[in-house]
Amino acid sequence: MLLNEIVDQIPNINKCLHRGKTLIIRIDINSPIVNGKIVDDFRIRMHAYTLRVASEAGTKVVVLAHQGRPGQDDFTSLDLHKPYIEKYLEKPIKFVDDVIGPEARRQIRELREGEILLLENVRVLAEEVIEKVPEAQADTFLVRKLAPLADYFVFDGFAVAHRSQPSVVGFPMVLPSCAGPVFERELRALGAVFEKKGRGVVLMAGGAKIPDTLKAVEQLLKNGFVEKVAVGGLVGFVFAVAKHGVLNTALKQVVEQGGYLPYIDKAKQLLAKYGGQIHTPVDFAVNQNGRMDMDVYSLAQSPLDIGRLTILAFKELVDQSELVIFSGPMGYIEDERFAAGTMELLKAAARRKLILGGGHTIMAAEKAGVLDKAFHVSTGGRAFIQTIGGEEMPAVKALLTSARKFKL
Ligand SMILES: Nc1ncnc2c1ncn2[C@@H]1O[C@H](COP(=O)(O)OP(=O)(O)OP(=O)(O)O)[C@@H](O)[C@H]1O
Ligand SMILES: O=C(O)[C@H](O)COP(=O)(O)O
Repeated sequence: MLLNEIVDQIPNINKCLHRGKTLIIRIDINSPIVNGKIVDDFRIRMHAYTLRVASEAGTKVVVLAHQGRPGQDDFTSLDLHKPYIEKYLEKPIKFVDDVIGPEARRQIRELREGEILLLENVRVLAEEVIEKVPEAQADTFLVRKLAPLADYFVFDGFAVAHRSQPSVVGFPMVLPSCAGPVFERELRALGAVFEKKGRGVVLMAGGAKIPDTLKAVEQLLKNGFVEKVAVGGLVGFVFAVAKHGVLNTALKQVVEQGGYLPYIDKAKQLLAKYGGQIHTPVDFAVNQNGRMDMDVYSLAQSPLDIGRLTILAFKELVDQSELVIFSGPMGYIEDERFAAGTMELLKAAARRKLILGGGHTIMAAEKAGVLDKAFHVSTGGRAFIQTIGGEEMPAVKALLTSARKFKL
């Protein structure tokens, strides 16, 4: 079934907007945090619209979201996100440093029409990071404590749609549920990729999420959803080694220590099957007292960007295409000397119909001044890659089950 047809089967948010009713809305405002500060608020900006729509309809809005993962530096309180939400909403919201305890439940019960209550980072609950089937997630503390206080569940967090976690798939089992506008827009826009049946579609696949990207490349080629794939970033490095082999001991060490071997085997299989469609870098940039380009045969260290010849070749591919999917930077963009591949290709891609996704990719696109030229900017990272790879998202499945059960 095409994505558009799937979305049509899930109730739109309007079906959940009834004055005085209580809504639990799951959004994804997981943001990059450096030195305790949010450095990119793109996701918050996107979801503020959803909260505004719900509030203006006179519903009582309970917001569920996460930030980081337990144990990681960016695992913080959502207190940090509150002022950003307020900035984009242009009105104050409430925050409670509790998710399912008596204080959170009291504040939910006392909500008035139009009020928005942001609950604490849902991942403070140990059960939230355990993935299970929706029926099991409906039996978690989170769902058992909060669902009785709500009338509807709205799922809007496209970026977390690939997780079978309680806050994503548990509520749709027990509450009539709707798709939020961010989630709906994502599915419809990404559906446009599949409708072209591959004609004129090129995937620029870079970044560091190697296994996910290999899977997406395979799915897109297998299903004929893309005509060509150009690989850069660490993904491009893996493909280049798969194609040309390890030519010196220094590189052998990089490959072994980086844990790249299983990915190289997978990349070899893909090249054997779809070699003509996968374009790999012919040169790379490395750091040798500054940026230095070298051909793939001379490479003896981990590359930090694609080289000049590769940039030119990839640009040509982009120029010949109709639709470009850009997922993951072509190099180590945190260092300006190695951002050229990403910047130049993003600028070229913005002259075509461009779909892009991933936190780093979005930041790069913003820097290149092309973010507003894109046809669609996805809020998803892994969810974006998996969706364009044709994988069924747990959130989608749970919402479809809910739609059949509650017939909103
Ligand atoms: N050749 C390279 N060497 C080192 N790091 C690289 C290289 N190419 C890309 N990266 C790094 O990969 C990271 C981005 O990859 P990722 O796959 O996570 O992108 P994204 O999907 O846009 O972002 P996110 O996962 O944050 O949503 C960046 O930190 C970038 O510097
Ligand atoms: O940033 C993301 O991709 C989403 O917020 C999901 O985060 P996770 O990978 O920690 O589940």
